[in-house]
Amino acid sequence: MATVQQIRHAQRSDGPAAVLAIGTANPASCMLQNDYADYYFRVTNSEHHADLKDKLKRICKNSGIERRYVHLDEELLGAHPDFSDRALPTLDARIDMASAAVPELAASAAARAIAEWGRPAADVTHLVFSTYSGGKAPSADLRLASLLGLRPTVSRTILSLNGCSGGGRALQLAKELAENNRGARVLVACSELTLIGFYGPQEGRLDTILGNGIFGDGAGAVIVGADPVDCIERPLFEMAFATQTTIPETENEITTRLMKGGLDFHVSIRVPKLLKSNIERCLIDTFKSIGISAEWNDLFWAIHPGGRAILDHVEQLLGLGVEKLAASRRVLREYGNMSAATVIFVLDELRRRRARGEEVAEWGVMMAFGPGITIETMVLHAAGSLKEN
Ligand SMILES: CC(C)(COP(=O)(O)OP(=O)(O)OC[C@H]1O[C@@H](n2cnc3c(N)ncnc32)[C@H](O)[C@@H]1OP(=O)(O)O)[C@@H](O)C(=O)NCCC(=O)NCCSC(=O)CC(=O)O
Repeated sequence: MATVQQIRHAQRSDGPAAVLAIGTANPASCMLQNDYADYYFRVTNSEHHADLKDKLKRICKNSGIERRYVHLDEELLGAHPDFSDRALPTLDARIDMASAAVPELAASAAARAIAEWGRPAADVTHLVFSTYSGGKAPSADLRLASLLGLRPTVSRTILSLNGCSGGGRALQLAKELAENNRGARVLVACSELTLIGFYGPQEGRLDTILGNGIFGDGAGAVIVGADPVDCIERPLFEMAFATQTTIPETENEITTRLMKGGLDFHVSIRVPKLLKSNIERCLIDTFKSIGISAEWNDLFWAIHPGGRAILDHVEQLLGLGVEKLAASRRVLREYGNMSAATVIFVLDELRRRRARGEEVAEWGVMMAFGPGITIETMVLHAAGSLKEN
């Protein structure tokens, strides 16, 4: 008869969890940031709010964003003009739309990750799904499992309303699952659609202006597993260590709430400075826990590009060379802030840079920020066998 200790030991993987494949997807409709303020005030019939339009123009101009992709384009909004007025009861219609579109976008990203992984979708044992764009059960994770043909025994977890830290949290959970269930292959999917909280402008609601100026739609998917199968699976990033930190007394700084008119969203103007005051302590504590003293410029960085000011603050605080946040800045420029999905795009960008022969450090850090204020940190090791896809 086996002992509990033996059973437990047999369940553990030998090696660390690793990112084995990455896929991303965006809706087809592209919005150019230079044109966005004119577009937004026109489609929401809000030209009379000239001061707010000027503010959005200022935000767009300095956002570090060139384009974003959206599911709720002009044609779809034309069929739902009530979405522009946050006072109208549109939550049901938004949830119906998101319930179909969120898992479909996730499926596009996941299909790419699975194709790169090289094994059948039926070999996925666990699914961790993060989205802020849902509001019903069964959730987008079940629909995604069905779209991909995952096995009925796949073990599903949905993270709802984790906001921009959801990608970091999902990847940390995937690491724990892979390392504690020998042979597990975890599909992480983050799919975010702004349609759940798209409104026209309103005096006194500057969050709406900021949100419309920086957020975009996208999905990212990652396959995570330990002990890669020879000749089939090739690790991209080994997941060495992960932590979660909450900045004390900041629970009102980033908030979301489902209301009758959609998702109400608040990001205080203090967020970049609060992150600046807390990130280095968090990094020092993380590296101390694993007994490594790191020089920040010797690492690669996958920082959630929540906004241009956040990247500027992190770069300045840590004294990072200008190339260190290039992957985060490129993702911000090409897609905007896609909440939880964004760090997956940054990892994808980093591995592409490395595959192109650009220098990427051996060790690195992924950080994502969200309501709490929560900071998700993961120490990564860039595995040797990178391939171009
Ligand atoms: C938006 C910016 C690109 C604008 O850059 P600028 O160089 O122009 O700087 P700025 O700070 O002077 O801002 C320009 C105008 O925007 C206004 N503004 C800035 N931040 C604001 C906020 N949070 N709420 C309302 N208004 C805001 C300023 O008051 C100013 O108005 P005026 O021009 O009238 O003086 C930058 O401020 C930025 O990157 N901010 C960080 C955004 C952020 O917090 N992202 C995290 C999202 S939450 C997230 O990622 C996690 C999650 O959702 O879970």
